[in-house]
Amino acid sequence: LTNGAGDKRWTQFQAASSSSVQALSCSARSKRRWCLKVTRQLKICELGQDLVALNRAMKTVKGCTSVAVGCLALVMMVVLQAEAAVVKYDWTVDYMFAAPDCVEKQILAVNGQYPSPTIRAVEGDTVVVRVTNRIPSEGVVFHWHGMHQRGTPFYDGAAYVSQCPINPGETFTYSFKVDRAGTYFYHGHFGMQRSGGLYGSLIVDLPANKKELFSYDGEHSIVLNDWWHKSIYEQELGLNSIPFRFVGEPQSLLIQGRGKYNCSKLPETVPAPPGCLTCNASSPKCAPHVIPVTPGKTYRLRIGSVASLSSLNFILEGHKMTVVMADGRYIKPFDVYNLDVYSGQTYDVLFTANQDASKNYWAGVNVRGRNPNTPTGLAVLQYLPNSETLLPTTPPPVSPVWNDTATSIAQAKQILAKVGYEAAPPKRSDRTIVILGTQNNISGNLKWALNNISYVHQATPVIAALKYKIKGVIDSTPPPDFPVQNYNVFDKPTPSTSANYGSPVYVFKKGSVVDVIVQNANTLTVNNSEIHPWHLHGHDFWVLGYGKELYNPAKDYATFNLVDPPVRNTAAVFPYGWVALRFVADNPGAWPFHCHIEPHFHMGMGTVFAEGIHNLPRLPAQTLGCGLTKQHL
Ligand SMILES: O=C1O[C@H]([C@@H](O)CO)C(O)=C1O
Repeated sequence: LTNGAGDKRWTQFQAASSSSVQALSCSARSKRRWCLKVTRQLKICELGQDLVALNRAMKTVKGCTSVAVGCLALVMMVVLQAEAAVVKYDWTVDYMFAAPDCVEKQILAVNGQYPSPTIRAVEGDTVVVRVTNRIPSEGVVFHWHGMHQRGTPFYDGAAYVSQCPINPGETFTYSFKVDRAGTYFYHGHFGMQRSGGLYGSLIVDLPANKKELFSYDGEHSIVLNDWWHKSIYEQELGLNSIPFRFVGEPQSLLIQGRGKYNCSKLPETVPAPPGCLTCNASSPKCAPHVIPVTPGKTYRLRIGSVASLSSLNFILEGHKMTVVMADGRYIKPFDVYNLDVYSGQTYDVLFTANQDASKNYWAGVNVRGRNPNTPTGLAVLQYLPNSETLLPTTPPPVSPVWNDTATSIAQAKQILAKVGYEAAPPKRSDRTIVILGTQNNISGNLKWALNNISYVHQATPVIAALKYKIKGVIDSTPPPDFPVQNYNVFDKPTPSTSANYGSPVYVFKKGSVVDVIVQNANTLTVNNSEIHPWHLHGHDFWVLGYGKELYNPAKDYATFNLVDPPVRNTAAVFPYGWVALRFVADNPGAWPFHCHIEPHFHMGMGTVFAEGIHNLPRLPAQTLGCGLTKQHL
């Protein structure tokens, strides 16, 4: 709320709340206790931008007599008025020098900030983001990850699927409804702009008349990321080159945009990057992100991962975390000491600051699923009033060993919907597609393919090609619903498999129930299969089950969880295995379904789902202009 430039609600709220506190008449002795409490709670609101604190403040006020009830009504009025408001942001995107892990490089930034500014709104609000592209020679788009864009699929922000990239010098206005309270993020969705620095939190609060299912005293929000010193442009070029040059393991892991590169790891022959001069703890540039807590209090920690490559594992040293939400949906709470977070996912966890209050603790993040070559990313859990510079003397937290897949699968299977709060899936589907993801060599280029098609973007956005029936953009033959039969997922495929480039679209009957089984396999490297987090735009899906080998409908279909599967927008498929997803194709638009590992989508690991395109109104002119869309402006 406080971030909303031009948003009058915060000022209104502040005015109303301070007058109500005054009206409580702190001079009346009997009310003094309440007054103090209310004042304190409202302070939290001011500091923490936290509507929940406001809710609690109001509950406290309820205990008062008529004066207080009057005040409560006043605050309520303002808050209710504030519902379904328009929350506006004005952004300028440009390059910037920054040293997130103490080593300076060129990054992409919104309004000179890294990570980009937090968007905060109330369920039902309309968020309006006016983006001006000041990057001298590069288009840009923003994807609002987890937002469904019902009625506004052209503002989903996927380059060449839902819109033309915003050209240098142009201004584009996104406008969409935030339909569900929870923890989300947004990011650039063109090339590797997310990895280049374009991402930030998107937090949707419950309206004042809805109560959160769990209680807590304060909240913090962090986004996790992996970080390279090589520019994203050089990384992209490497991926497209013959011979192939992979991006490799990241140099650092970042928590809320902060990390610390281990300069001492540089080989003697490699000159230290200039930033390494500042690579010591006393440099403010190298200060880790700090999560302040008051001993004894319980916190809601909002965690998201926008990692480019790495699957991550998050630890709050010595603190149990109770996981209560996944991707903005309620789950059956469960306790963990370390939490796997795949790129594209968010979690809300509760923890209590119940450890020895004389110390601070590490928040740590490690790589899972790939043989890591990156030190633990660290932030400081600061027990107030200890100084934030009081670094823990304990070693960085240790996660399960990277290739302990069984532990990851077990944790994924623990995530179940909170019954009664999330709808159960339809009992059966109208259509099943099985998508086999393979690594392939196509004319000497290393690529990923789905049922033998490696996705390439065309210059005309898919949504426009479908809406205006523009020929020559999407593949004229629909992509196959099934891979070749009995594919041996454990075999190293010969480099000359029959994969090819394409721009396929799976078109679904509007309102139909679709099962998607994503099948993993061995890569082109012997005895290697990787984790891929699969993300669907425009919908959440039920995660019906996981398997460890080739999907066999005769045996596996019967094992699907139709009682309490979690509802999510991103789910991991584990090495050699499959993941089964069910969704209702009821949101007119064209929606990418892709691996959230940025280099993998870049290498073709994605496709497009579409439904109900004829239900769409004319596409806004600002989303068009590229490729063959000019005549439809
Ligand atoms: O897409 C990828 O390519 C490399 C490797 O498979 C080939 O170099 C890797 O680890 C990926 O995730």
